[in-house]
Amino acid sequence: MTARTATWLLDEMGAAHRPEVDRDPIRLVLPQPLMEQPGVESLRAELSPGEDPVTIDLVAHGPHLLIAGTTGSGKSELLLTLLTGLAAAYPPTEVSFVLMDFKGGSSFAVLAGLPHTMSVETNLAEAESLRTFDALSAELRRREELFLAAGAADFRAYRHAHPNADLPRLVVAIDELRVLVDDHPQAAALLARLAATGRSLGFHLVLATQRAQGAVSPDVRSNLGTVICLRTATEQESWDLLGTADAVTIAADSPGRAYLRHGGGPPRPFQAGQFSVTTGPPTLVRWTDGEPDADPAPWRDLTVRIGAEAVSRALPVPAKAVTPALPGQWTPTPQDRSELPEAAIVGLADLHHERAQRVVRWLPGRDGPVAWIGTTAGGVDVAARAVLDHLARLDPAVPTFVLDGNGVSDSLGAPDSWSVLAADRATPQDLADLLEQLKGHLAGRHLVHLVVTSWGRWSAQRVGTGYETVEEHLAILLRDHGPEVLAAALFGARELAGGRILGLVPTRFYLPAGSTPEHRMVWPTLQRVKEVPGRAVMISPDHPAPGVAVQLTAGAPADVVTGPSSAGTPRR
Ligand SMILES: Nc1ncnc2c1ncn2[C@@H]1O[C@H](COP(=O)(O)OP(=O)(O)OP(=O)(O)O)[C@@H](O)[C@H]1O
Repeated sequence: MTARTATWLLDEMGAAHRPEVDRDPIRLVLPQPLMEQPGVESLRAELSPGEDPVTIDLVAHGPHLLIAGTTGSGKSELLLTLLTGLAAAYPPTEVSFVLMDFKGGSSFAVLAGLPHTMSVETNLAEAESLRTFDALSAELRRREELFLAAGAADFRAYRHAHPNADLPRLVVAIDELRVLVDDHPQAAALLARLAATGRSLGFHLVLATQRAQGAVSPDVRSNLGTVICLRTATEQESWDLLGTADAVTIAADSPGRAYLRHGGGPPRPFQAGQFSVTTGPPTLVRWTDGEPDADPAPWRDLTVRIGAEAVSRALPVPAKAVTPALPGQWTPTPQDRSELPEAAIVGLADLHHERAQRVVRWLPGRDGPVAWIGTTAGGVDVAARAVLDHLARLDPAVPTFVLDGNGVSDSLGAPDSWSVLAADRATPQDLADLLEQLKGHLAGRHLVHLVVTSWGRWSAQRVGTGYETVEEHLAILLRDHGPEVLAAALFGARELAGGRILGLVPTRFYLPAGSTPEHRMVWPTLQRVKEVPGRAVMISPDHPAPGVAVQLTAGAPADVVTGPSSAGTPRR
């Protein structure tokens, strides 16, 4: 909400009260030089300028901070002021941010450009937020193991012994803790762990909430070093946080007016300053009623300035503890394609436990059979088309057999050497002939490609005059022939997910978008991913259930050679 909207709303409610205002802003130049402070012993940011400035040090007064206040009291601004102040004072190797916005807005997006920002998640959907928490858990374990192996008691000891280590203090900022706690009860345990181990592992939680009661668990509360209480809606909330009723008496038209309390000490009143960019250097100005002359929230200008300084000084940026979420659409780069041209590029895997995203490839002749399970809406046909497209660009001498259940290969211009059967025209005898041919090649120990699309249209079909079905025939072929001779790619929905053949297909991609709960009944228990076309969960011998999220390749341009393996090139 802008100050103008807030004032309008108050006017409408008849509650507006316009105090006398001092229109002279008090300006403070950002820490100069920028980003030169060491962060091992302190993590300090100024919140209010003046002769007796109000600062917060997340090390001395932390390790964690709670910012509470009713709607419009200035929490989000204060969060941005604090984080920008930290970024201006410390280089990214000393402090990094993981920013999560559960408010349904995008307040943190303006900090995305800071070199300190490892991850900024706004409007978090369930899958993404849990993914971020998974990555934080992994980082927590990694730090525990690192310190144990180095014989260091805690973050301080480790950083003193390794002053140049790629290990910043990590500030995890959460805007609207209550939504997180209400919507993701699973996250509570990790929050409690982060809160308890933060001091020793170099994690700092900065939590903002409209109402602390019920949102801040006793575990978290007992580890909070400092509370900043803006205007509260009730006297009880103020008593709860400050031990006094002061915060409920703050005027509704004084956003940024707050009380700071360290531990059990007395609350100290202050007015949070706001950064402002005028023609001069970035400055911090005290809030005055009404719209300031300069841009009231020049976050982008400030982040650009800090970012540009980091680039010009070539400041190192630490490895990301939380890698960015997978894109909603992904196409490989020419470099991805050139790395192993015989392999089809299946997609980009999110290995956030390893702090990496990797290209997933499938190399016919090396990799075992693969299944893609999902509906057209989920992207299964696009995946089939990409594999067929790839095979069409490989050596045409490799015998290729396609049981095309839904015409995916029609527009492909399949090489003449391919044997393609369409489900609506194929007779049992056609099937018998094709399988006979295929078996002949396998008997000669030649590599053969086999692609089946719309598995459900084939699986129960009879072959020749016998009673055996396509599924039974193919299951025997897969059982008796290794990947060096039989490269099989199967695409289907429910029948494939529940088919017996799946026991012979160790690598599978499950595409949840567009699939019904009924479809998923036979799926293994998989991690939840965002349900967008092309988003899949891969399970394989290296990545058993709940699997790994993958964004499948979005179609293959006709002019490049593409190719698939479940191991790949680290990207980040
Ligand atoms: N320190 C400050 N000085 C002046 N104005 C401020 C200050 N902090 C916030 N404001 C103004 O008050 C309004 C509300 O601020 P903010 O969005 O940070 O509130 P909030 O507590 O996060 O509200 P909500 O919980 O409803 O999102 C904004 O328009 C902002 O410009």
